[in-house]
Amino acid sequence: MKPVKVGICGLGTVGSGTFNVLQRNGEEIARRLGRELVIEQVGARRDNPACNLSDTSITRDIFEVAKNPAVDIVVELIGGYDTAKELVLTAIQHGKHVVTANKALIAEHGNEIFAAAAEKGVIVAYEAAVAGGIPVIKAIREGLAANRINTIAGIINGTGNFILTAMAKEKREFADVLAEAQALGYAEADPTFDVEGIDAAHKLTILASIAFGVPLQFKSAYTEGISQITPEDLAHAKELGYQIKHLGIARRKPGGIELRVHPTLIPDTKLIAKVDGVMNAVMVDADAVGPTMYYGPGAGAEPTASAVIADIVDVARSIDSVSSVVAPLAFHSEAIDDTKILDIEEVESAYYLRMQAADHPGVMANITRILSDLNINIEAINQKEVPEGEQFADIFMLTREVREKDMKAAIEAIQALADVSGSVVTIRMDHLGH
Ligand SMILES: NC(=O)C1=CN([C@@H]2O[C@H](COP(=O)(O)OP(=O)(O)OC[C@H]3O[C@@H](n4cnc5c(N)ncnc54)[C@H](O)[C@@H]3O)[C@@H](O)[C@H]2O)C=CC1
Ligand SMILES: N[C@@H](CC=O)C(=O)O
Ligand code: NA
Repeated sequence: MKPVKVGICGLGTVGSGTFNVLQRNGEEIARRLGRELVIEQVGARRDNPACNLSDTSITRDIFEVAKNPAVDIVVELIGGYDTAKELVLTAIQHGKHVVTANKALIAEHGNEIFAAAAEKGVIVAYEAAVAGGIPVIKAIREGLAANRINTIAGIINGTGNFILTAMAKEKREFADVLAEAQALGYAEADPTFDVEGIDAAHKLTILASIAFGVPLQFKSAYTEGISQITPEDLAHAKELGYQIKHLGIARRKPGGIELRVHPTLIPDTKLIAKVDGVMNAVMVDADAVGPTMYYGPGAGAEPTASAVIADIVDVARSIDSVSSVVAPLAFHSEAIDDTKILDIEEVESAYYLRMQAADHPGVMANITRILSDLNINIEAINQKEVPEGEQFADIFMLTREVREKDMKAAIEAIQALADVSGSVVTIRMDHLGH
């Protein structure tokens, strides 16, 4: 069989990883595929010293790759929205299959891109876009095809988990750990995407679509980052038997689908609470199989290249019979429905609260009265000893499940008390029950 020809666009962290792994493992990959994979052309702004490009055709114009008649599969690894979208649509218009690691692109423009690909009869594959090297798209889309999926909960940003782990275990400063994650090639071009949960929301949007058969709806995802989490919260959560993880949660509820990314207290005893550093994990609860979990590196050059190349191999395998390929969003395009995404105000969760209150009688009673007036049950309460000379005491609470709306009202009322100083820190809890 004739070789399958690949054009790589972008030679940064993931592009160079993909180039190097394809070169290093070319023979092994060909043994699996039954035909050779050839890097026909690379489109890059500049050469990358991490890659031996001596035998490779290089262009500075990525659109040349997208239009190159010799290229079968265009691999988009430039990142971002506009140029990447134009590149992918150009490749599709030229009858090329596409592999991308770009979750921002798929979450925001995937509906349009998949429709264009279907029209042209080409494949757009994106395994590397979610949870890096973990083959989680394949697992959910194909491995769980028998199931009705109820919940997905995942640590789906490597940079964020790397930061929280180093803050909790090594007591390091946020900014210092973020700089290390950037140097290791984990972070997005704009690291606020990692830290503020936007990257995780892109990935969760994709996971929800393939799990529930709904269109990609990034704008409906609720997003909260980790920049407000302090080492003190991490330590206190631990004392109470919890870890704070930046979770993406997509869950079927009677009124619709919850789609939310936020820091979350989860019980120490859960497997996912032990997922540290750049590792990601996606927990899926489905009706036939029950709970399953997928674990592995969520970022980095070669782990991500592993997923990019798995897609290249999949596409190469199907290149002559595209009609039997799995639907891009797992469900047949005509069967995708419009189940509502719930507004965060309608979501119910338990809470961790931290506040500073004046250390004199009656203050605690006022706080607990506000909570009980709104029907919010307190699960645990703890006041730290007030250091000599200080006026304010740190109070920590865990509540039972409460509607977001009611918790907001309670927090406003507590913050309005003269005896409470500053804002109340609120972190949602999830027992990830099955
Ligand atoms: N770094 C990681 O661990 C992971 C990254 N991704 C995704 O992979 C994609 C690439 O990310 P990285 O490799 O980390 O980024 P990067 O910034 O290291 O690499 C992007 C490369 O594309 C090049 N580029 C951008 N626009 C170009 C243009 N118009 N023409 C030619 N070259 C152009 C840049 O010069 C750069 O070398 C992004 O979509 C990212 O979200 C996905 C999973 C993990
Ligand atoms: N910046 C992302 C890269 C992988 O998707 C992350 O840190 O997870
Ligand atoms: Na993946």
